[in-house]
Amino acid sequence: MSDPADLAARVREGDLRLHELEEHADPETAAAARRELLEAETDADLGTIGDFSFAAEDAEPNVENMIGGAQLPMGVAGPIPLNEDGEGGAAEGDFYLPLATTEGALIASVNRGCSVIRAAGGSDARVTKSGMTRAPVFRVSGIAEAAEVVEWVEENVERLREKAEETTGHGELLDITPYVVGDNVFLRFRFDSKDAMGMNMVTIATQAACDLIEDATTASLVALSGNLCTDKKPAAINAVEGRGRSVTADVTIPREVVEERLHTTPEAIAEANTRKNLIGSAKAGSLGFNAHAANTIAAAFLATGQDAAQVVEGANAITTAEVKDGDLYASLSIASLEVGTVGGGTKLPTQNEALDVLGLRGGGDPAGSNADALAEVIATGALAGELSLLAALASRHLSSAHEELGR
Ligand SMILES: CC(C)(COP(=O)([O-])OP(=O)([O-])OC[C@H]1O[C@@H](n2cnc3c(N)ncnc32)[C@H](O)[C@@H]1OP(=O)([O-])[O-])[C@@H](O)C(=O)NCCC(=O)NCCSC(=O)C[C@@](C)(O)CC(=O)[O-]
Ligand SMILES: NC(=O)C1=CN([C@@H]2O[C@H](COP(=O)(O)OP(=O)(O)OC[C@H]3O[C@@H](n4cnc5c(N)ncnc54)[C@H](OP(=O)(O)O)[C@@H]3O)[C@@H](O)[C@H]2O)C=CC1
Repeated sequence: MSDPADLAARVREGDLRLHELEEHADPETAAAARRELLEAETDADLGTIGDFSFAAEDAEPNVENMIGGAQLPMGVAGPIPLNEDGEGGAAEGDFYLPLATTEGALIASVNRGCSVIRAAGGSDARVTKSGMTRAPVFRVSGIAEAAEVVEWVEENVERLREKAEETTGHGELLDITPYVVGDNVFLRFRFDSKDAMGMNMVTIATQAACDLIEDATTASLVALSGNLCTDKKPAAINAVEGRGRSVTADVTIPREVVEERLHTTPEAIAEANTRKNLIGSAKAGSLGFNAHAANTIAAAFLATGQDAAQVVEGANAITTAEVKDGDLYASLSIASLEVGTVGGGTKLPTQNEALDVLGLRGGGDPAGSNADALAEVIATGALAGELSLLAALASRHLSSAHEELGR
């Protein structure tokens, strides 16, 4: 009954469906049966995909139709000295940042940026705004009814808060922003999701609030996500209003450090930043006024179990670079960095270990402080990557670096 070959045969014969195997076998055996079936049908050898080191059972909340594990090389950049004045930041001290990537030269680049930040005496980072959003869309008969619904929502925020917060022990409703388009009412709910990235938490809480709105008004819910949230799509609303954490990291680097470690000058980095990240991005109609923040964000997301699709929002970031008193001041402001240290993929074993490297596994004290700290460390790692790539461009080392390390 629980032999992978027998199970695979039963799927082949139409007796079982591929996704029903866990009802007849433990998760390891079910995954082995799927591999057996796929290997027979596709001629692929799944020996490496099947050679994963965590318990299949641990991944049950994270994946369906499991066949094994995708393995990525993981490296580390740092240490990054952060917020050493000890005032106001959530992260404080030296942090090693685990990064999972397949892009040669990326970690070397971030690591070089970290070494520059160390030589400069450290950087500061702060979360300046926080809140995870979900924006349902309701159908109404027209603008008159839309105005009535919005008025009801504005007058009943407390009732809606009560309903929403009944579904969660941690989430807190911060505000509801209405948007009306013709006979559509969008309500952008924003929650403090503490240490969770919060998309499940906030979606469940918003559904409860929507039930009350439908009971009390004439509005009819069309979709719990009406795309004004905006999750996993490029969107100006996230770049302007923020989503998840809005976080900024900055550093002042002495001229001699720029010259010795980055082989260029503060002026050349500032010029490259203006012409490339600001003017080039403006001309391209980009939402990302940075060089490659998504590179560090994606690698940190994969290492620490964040939702990889939300790298889209992480790319809403502006890099600044200017010469101040002969030194280089540089900053990176990420408008919508969606991270958590509990829930989702953070519970998986390798991702847990990576969060342990940062000292940020699980819930913080106070709740939310671990996720704030993670946002600050990732932003600083991404700033390190910005500095190194801008320097490589300014000193014309980009292609040679990738010739040496990236192939
Ligand atoms: C490759 C470097 C760092 C060499 O830079 P370098 O200055 O010649 O290196 P170095 O050997 O003198 O070492 C300096 C520091 O770099 C680090 N470092 C150096 N090598 C390693 C290594 N193997 N492993 C780990 N760390 C390394 C390390 O911190 C070291 O300090 P130390 O610890 O020795 O005191 C530099 O040329 C560089 O950063 N280039 C830029 C590469 C880059 O940023 N690539 C990112 C991807 S590009 C992309 O995907 C986006 C793009 C470009 O399309 C976006 C856009 O449109 O702009
Ligand atoms: N549903 C959707 O529309 C979407 C879902 N996702 C997926 O959602 C998942 C992430 O959702 P998310 O809600 O973050 O995670 P989970 O669904 O895993 O829920 C995390 C839960 O952890 C509990 N918790 C314990 N300690 C804390 C703490 N210190 N701070 C905050 N919460 C704590 C909370 O329970 P309690 O609420 O009971 O207090 C919280 O709801 C990812 O897997 C992602 O891929 C992504 C995009 C959209």
